[in-house]
Amino acid sequence: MAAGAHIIDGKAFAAGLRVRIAEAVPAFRAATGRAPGLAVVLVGDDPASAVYVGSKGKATVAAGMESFEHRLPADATQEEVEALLASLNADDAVDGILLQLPLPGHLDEQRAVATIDPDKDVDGLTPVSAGRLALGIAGMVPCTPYGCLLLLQDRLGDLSGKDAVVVGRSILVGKPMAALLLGANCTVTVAHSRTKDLPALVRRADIVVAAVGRPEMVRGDWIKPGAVVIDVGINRLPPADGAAKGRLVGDVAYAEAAAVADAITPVPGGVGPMTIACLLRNTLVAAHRRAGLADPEGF
Ligand SMILES: Nc1nc(=O)c2c([nH]1)NC[C@@H]1CN(c3ccc(C(=O)N[C@@H](CCC(=O)O)C(=O)O)cc3)C=[N+]21
Repeated sequence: MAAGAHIIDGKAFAAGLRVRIAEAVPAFRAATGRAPGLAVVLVGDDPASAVYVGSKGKATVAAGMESFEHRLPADATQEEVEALLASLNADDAVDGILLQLPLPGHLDEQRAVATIDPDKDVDGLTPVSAGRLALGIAGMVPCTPYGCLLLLQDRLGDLSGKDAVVVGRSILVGKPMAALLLGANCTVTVAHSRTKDLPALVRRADIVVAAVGRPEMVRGDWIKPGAVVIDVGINRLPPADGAAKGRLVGDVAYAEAAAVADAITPVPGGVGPMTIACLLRNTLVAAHRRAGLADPEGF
């Protein structure tokens, strides 16, 4: 078992971040006469998505911001989704727009996301946001990778020269994570399903970010002693006999990896809570930029 890896408490870090965000809201209100506003759009009635949307709404209100929730039926058309996004683009009370993914299968996700005003793109998913991130221009950075970067910098300080391996190349996490680590002067390798000898590759890494969505895929003997491991996966295992729900596990075999790593994020209580805190951070930043104010300090 864990020989004593430091357990990175994402829940506590996120709570601290949320307090600092809430403390910055009154100055924004004083300057503009309104609260920062976040609109979340949910298409369909996937229960897990409904839970996330609910917790985002609560966190938004707790930070002193305005929350707008929009639900469309599962059979909504592309035109209906895009018309709603267009109305939110035009609404001055809305600083941030989050289109909950995945969308029902008949809808074109990329085309819908691309209609979001990049200045309100608090998820950092529009082509313009991705381009800005790739070019190193100030823009909106996807919440989950940004949260991972904050946790890494908190543990390691300056990341310059570190060897980082990102396992997974998704639009939501892997690709933007690689761009952020590169921006922080890491030597970055992005591994994926076609990567040759993944265990050997991961063994070279000072920083491992696992974001593949496969329960406990990254094993303890892949981890270099002293590495920092960030587990982005949130996978629910099938229920054990008699249980209603299965256990939540990450993409990393936690106990094995904790026995060799310097530090590791748990699931739950690691990266997940950072995602929501960073969404509020992005909303606060978007609100300042839209109001012509300087970026809030210290985020
Ligand atoms: N456009 C878009 N942006 C997203 O950021 C986005 C999305 N769509 N679709 C769904 C996923 C999922 N997601 C999570 C956020 C927080 C936790 C979280 O806080 N989890 C807790 C609790 C987990 C539990 O108990 O279920 C934890 O890891 O400790 C989980 C999952 C954001 N997503």
